[in-house]
Amino acid sequence: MSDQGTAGPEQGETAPFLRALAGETLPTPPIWLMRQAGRYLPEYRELRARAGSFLDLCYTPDFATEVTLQPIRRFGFDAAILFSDILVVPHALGQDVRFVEGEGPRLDPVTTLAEFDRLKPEIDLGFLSPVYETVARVRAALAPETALIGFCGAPYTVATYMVAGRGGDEQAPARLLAYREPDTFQTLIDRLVEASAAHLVAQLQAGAQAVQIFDSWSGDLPPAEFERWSTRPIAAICARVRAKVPGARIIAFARGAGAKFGAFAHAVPADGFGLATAEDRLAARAAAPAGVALQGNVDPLALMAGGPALDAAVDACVRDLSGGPFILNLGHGVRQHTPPEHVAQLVARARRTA
Ligand SMILES: Cc1c2[nH]c(c1CCC(=O)O)Cc1[nH]c(c(CCC(=O)O)c1C)Cc1[nH]c(c(CCC(=O)O)c1C)Cc1[nH]c(c(C)c1CCC(=O)O)C2
Repeated sequence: MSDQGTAGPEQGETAPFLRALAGETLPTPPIWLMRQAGRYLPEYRELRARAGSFLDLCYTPDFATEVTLQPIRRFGFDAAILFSDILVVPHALGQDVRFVEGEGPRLDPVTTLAEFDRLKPEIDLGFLSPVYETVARVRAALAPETALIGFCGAPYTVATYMVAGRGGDEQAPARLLAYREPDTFQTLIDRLVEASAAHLVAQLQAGAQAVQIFDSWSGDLPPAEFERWSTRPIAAICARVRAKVPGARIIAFARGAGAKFGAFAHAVPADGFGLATAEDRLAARAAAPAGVALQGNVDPLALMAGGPALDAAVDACVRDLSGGPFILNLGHGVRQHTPPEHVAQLVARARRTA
């Protein structure tokens, strides 16, 4: 890409996505979308039908590599995201995890210290070796200007699934446990900090060039609980990852942080922060530390709608955020019934030269 940023590239990074994460303000935003691979793509549905279960897809490098690359071929995004799931971490801690067709994830709930102690004390990275193999294969298949993102769920969000055994219900089982037995919940969170950091380090060592930490459910927590169960554990993961991989690029996405975003962005030493759909972009920029990249936040439903509403949503996002380091994304994942042509429209609109 011949675009000149306002600050010189750091560490010789040439991929626009990595330049934005390094703090450059680029004239055209790099683009990737949460859930850019998946059921809205016919080529995914075709492969998924052959692969068997969703987890078989995640743990078979041939399949997972192909699915990761599908949206890159179709849309030419600036970054690929590893095809996997946040729930492979509890799986690799020995918890039973399955995905029920049309319903979502199901786990055997763990709610007591005795049950936690029946899990493995540390994450079994050997169990996840097909995931790291996928990372290496995807990196080898990508052009240098296309970055590869690894990820994990934040401890709080993963804990909500581990404790409830499923999603939904405002994460009430985990929140009740955190109020009734904070020491027990802290033990679980601390284990997830170690396991998640080890999983991110393994992805970075296998070829991922940045990682995103997804905290999908912490936005509902009151400020003090948000600080304890979201901000502090995510900051601890950043420190552990950087101790092993100096200079590791990290994006933190606390979905729905709202008024808590400023404190979060100052306490978490990430390079970039994801903004959810409802966030006020200008307020977020004002609240964030200078020089961090902001990533977001086109409404996934504007993407589903397409047409002039989508163009307007893209234009507003670019207008609000392109004065600083910025990565164009959605405010949450691509919805299942999104027409693929609308994704092509988003990319063309964001890249058009004025
Ligand atoms: C909470 C959460 C999960 N998984 C994830 C989160 C955090 C982000 C968010 O809030 O959406 C993250 C995730 N899940 C998946 C990815 C792959 C990379 C990507 O394209 O973004 C990523 C980054 C694939 C997936 N993860 C899942 C699918 C659908 C699987 C299928 O049936 O083919 C995909 C493509 C399944 C999944 N996985 C999870 C749920 C609740 C579900 C069921 C809901 C659904 O089916 O959409 C847990």
